[in-house]
Amino acid sequence: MFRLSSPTVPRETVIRCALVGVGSVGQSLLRIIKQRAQVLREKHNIRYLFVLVSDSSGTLVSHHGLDVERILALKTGTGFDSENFDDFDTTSKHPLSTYKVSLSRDKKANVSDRDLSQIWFYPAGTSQTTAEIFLNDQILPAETFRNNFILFEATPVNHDGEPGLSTVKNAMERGAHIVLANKGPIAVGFRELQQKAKAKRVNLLYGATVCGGLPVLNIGRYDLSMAQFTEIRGVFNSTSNFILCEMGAGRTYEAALKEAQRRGIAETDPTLDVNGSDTASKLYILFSTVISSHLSLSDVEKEGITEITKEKIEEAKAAGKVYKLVASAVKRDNQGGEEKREEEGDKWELCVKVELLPKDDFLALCDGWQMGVEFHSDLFGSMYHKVDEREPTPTAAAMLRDALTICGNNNFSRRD
Ligand SMILES: NC(=O)C1=CN([C@@H]2O[C@H](COP(=O)(O)OP(=O)(O)OC[C@H]3O[C@@H](n4cnc5c(N)ncnc54)[C@H](OP(=O)(O)O)[C@@H]3O)[C@@H](O)[C@H]2O)C=CC1
Ligand SMILES: N[C@@H](CC=O)C(=O)O
Repeated sequence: MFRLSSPTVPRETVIRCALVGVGSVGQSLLRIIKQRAQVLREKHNIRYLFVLVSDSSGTLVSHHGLDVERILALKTGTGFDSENFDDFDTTSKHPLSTYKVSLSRDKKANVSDRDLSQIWFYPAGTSQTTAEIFLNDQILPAETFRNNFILFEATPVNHDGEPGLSTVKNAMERGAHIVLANKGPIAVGFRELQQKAKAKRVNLLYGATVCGGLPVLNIGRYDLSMAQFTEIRGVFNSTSNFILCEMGAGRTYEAALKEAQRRGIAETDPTLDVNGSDTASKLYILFSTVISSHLSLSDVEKEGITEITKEKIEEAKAAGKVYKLVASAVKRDNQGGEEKREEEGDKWELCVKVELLPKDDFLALCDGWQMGVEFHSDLFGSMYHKVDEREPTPTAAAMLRDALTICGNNNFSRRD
């Protein structure tokens, strides 16, 4: 007789994690993790438990896990059961420093003084930095990092890679795996971070740093791993691309930039979008990951879009052409050869410049919020990929994709 085998109930793997930076991307990541909790549990047997969350006001720590919903409510100003608060303004956005206050005043939350005493807040400026907290054994004892720990880093880009660079290095020191949206640390410290990850035997993934949700790095690194590249080209910055397209449609530079900021797509400092820096960082990260890690970010020549006027765009249009901010890595001598990719660095030219392209060119057709990449190689010929990214959700989803890759790589031990 046919018998049904007794169903095996998958045991949940709790993965402790930290989120540093709770802006457009960080909030989106929390939202996805919350919305997809059931899929994460049923399909992947995983539950992410945030024990540390940090914004510009400071760092919040609870070993029992922080309430993701409350963090989102605080950061988005959506409020949390406003009737249950006496005098908390639930319409405005609050820093993480107000987390404990909000919890203690929320009658519905029903938390005891003992629960509250298990939550610590370390204010920025007056206390330890997030990076220092990662090294502090009193705040984050060794068992926090046992059985795997993931740091999600989504703070703004700075020219020196900080504060992300120090946070990432210190977290690795404690054995944390790293998932970055912030390109600063990896663009500034590419080789150092790779070496440290190897020495500490942790995963360092940063797929979200290049074109958000478009898996450019995965395609280059995994899918095309056997290819010898001759050229890589791309439109890697949504904000500047949108501005150029909007100016072509008769709207102003200022209005287009404002729209990119409203959508949470522009950088915290949007100068980085329009002066070519963001594109240069993405090109450098892609090149270092896929071809050679022997160059530096300063080897990328760059210009921005600020010299492109409405008149120039009109003239180009009349000639059947389009201005695009193009990132390109071109091999100087296209002889091919069998050199190891690591030794190839000096044979390449990396640059970001405004190009005048025929209107039916692949990159010319990356319109509005689209970003695209072309890979040209010996084995695969020419390959074209593009994404239409109108909000930070795909970037956050790329962070989750990396986190799941890490969980798969490590075959995380299950525990309740
Ligand atoms: N937006 C996008 O579409 C994409 C963004 N990225 C990258 O992701 C990162 C985050 O971008 P985004 O979310 O848009 O930026 P936001 O400016 O929206 O958010 C930045 C967050 O970092 C916090 N922060 C600032 N300084 C510190 C600090 N010293 N310590 C801890 N937290 C700090 C801010 O705090 P507070 O909330 O208090 O201001 C805020 O929560 C950037 O590096 C960006 O380049 C990558 C791909 C796409
Ligand atoms: N500001 C960037 C998004 C993050 O990488 C862009 O406009 O493309």
